[in-house]
Amino acid sequence: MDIFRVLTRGASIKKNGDSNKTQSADFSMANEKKNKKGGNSIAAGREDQQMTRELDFFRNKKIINKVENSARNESEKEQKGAVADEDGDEELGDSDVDQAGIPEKVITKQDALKLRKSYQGNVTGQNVPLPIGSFEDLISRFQFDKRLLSNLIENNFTEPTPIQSESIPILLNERDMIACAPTGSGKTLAFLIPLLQQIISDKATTGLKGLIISPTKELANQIFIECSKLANKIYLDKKRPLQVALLSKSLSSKLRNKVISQDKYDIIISTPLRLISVVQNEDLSLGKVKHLIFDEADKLFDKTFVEQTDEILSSCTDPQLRKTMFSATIPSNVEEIAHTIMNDPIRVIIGHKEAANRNIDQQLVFCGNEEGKLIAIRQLVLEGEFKPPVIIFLESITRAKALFHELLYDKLNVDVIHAERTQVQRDKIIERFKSGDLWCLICTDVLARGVDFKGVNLVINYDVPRSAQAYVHRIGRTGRGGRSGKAVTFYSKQDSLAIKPIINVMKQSGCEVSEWMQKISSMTKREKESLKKGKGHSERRQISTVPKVVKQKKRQRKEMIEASKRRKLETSDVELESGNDSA
Ligand SMILES: Nc1ncnc2c1ncn2[C@@H]1O[C@H](COP(=O)(O)OP(=O)(O)OP(=O)(O)O)[C@@H](O)[C@H]1O
Repeated sequence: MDIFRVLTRGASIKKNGDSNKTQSADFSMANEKKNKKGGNSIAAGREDQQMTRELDFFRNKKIINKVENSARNESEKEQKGAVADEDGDEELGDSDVDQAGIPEKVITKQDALKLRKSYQGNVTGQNVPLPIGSFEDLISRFQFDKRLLSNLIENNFTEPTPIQSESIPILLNERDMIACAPTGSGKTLAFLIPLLQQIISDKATTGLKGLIISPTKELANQIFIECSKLANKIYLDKKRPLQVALLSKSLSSKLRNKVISQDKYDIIISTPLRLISVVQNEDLSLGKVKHLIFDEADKLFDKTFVEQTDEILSSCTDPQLRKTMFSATIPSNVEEIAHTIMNDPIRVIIGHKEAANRNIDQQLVFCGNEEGKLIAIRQLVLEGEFKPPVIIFLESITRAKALFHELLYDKLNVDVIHAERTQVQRDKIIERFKSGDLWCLICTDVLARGVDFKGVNLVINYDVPRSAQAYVHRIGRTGRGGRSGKAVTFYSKQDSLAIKPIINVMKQSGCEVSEWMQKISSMTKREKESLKKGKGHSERRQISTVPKVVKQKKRQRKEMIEASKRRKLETSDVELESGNDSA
């Protein structure tokens, strides 16, 4: 049955995702450093965002009012003088609370506690700064740059998400930090906002001060795009714009040929290997780097990257270097390493450590065997559950290619990304997927981390991921920025061991797991040991739905052709011999 042909016939999907907004708390702050200038106002939005801003009128209006009020409060406060409480926290005035009793302004430690409780934030360390309640609060506490705040609002970032509320004041206080927050919860801005502000504050120093390391090129590129949006039109002095760069192949060769000075950029975003090669060639020095950020830190500190990460660390020689780690999953061994390289770090956990995003509806589907998985995809289509955009993850390049050909045969609007595809191909496919031209993206784990496709409705784990962490990141490609999403994991008999950690993640994120599924995954001691040794996945059968009869006929035909060739050879040999006899 050609169900995909029906699916691909002239329909269209919403290109910009739904209009759900990020559910971030609305809260305020305590006073720290005062902006003596005051009187901030937000410039009008760009024309190209007119529509979005009109639709979002009340939200922006609210924040513009807040900024103006904040400036007014500042000057009033300066006249009255701020009062310090017993712990040295400065009192701004009375705490405001919303209807749920959550403080809208964080003035005291009690306010901070209530607020953290509302988003299950666990923050530990010495002298932890109070969280911020809103972006405009940054003006009064940190002399925040007006242009940067304006860029935030122009890009529709009007309220901080919980991880941003916590991380921005910590990083602006020049502290080392380990941060773990769910996928799609705004970790990128949580490190970009303070980094940009710090570069602006340190405008007297030229050269590379901020370095962001990401495990994949796709993610590095995405961070670069976000950072460039926020750095737009920010000047460090009259002639010098704040310069951000992605360390690409072409930039590396420009640095090598001295076409570009290595002091040109304030912030560079790179993958580890590319960075090490320019550093080893002495085309770029990391000696002035003051802020080093590891995004997807657990990946950068696992065995694939740890040597490179170590080399980067030792190349950053500034004694005032601040180090930051972000991820949705930070296992204990990575935390241990973090403590050895960091100076008195603050640890921020939002929600359960290593839990999946709660906006994702997670399901397990038992498929029996490999053929069953293809049938299960078709079943999802039939039931109307295969709602594009969809991402399908597989464990190897060979299997990703095989599934791609199977689904192409079904005329599904599909493409595939894996490490063997060129960067140009990968970039084009991602662009098509983001624009809605491509409905279904098949990939290996190369796209499992960090990549932000806003409207993904469904993630299918065609192959069970090899760890709970891999699972959390893969399914985290949906349910981002406060939207809801669905994740389906196919498993067969041979996956019954590997499914156990997935069931644990599901239970921890509040998903229902039926008892019989839990039984299927219960393991003997021996099985557990085998899983620990990485033997949980045995060799999988090939992906193919070509019926056995067809395969048999093909084999018979091949055998017949070979037999006929053999016969011909034998006849010519006989002829040759008889010819020789007669000669
Ligand atoms: N304050 C905010 N207000 C509105 N949207 C936001 C805000 N901060 C971030 N977002 C949006 O939320 C989405 C997810 O953010 P981001 O990519 O930073 O997630 P993440 O936590 O890094 O996820 P992952 O762990 O998968 O890397 C993005 O589309 C981003 O633009």
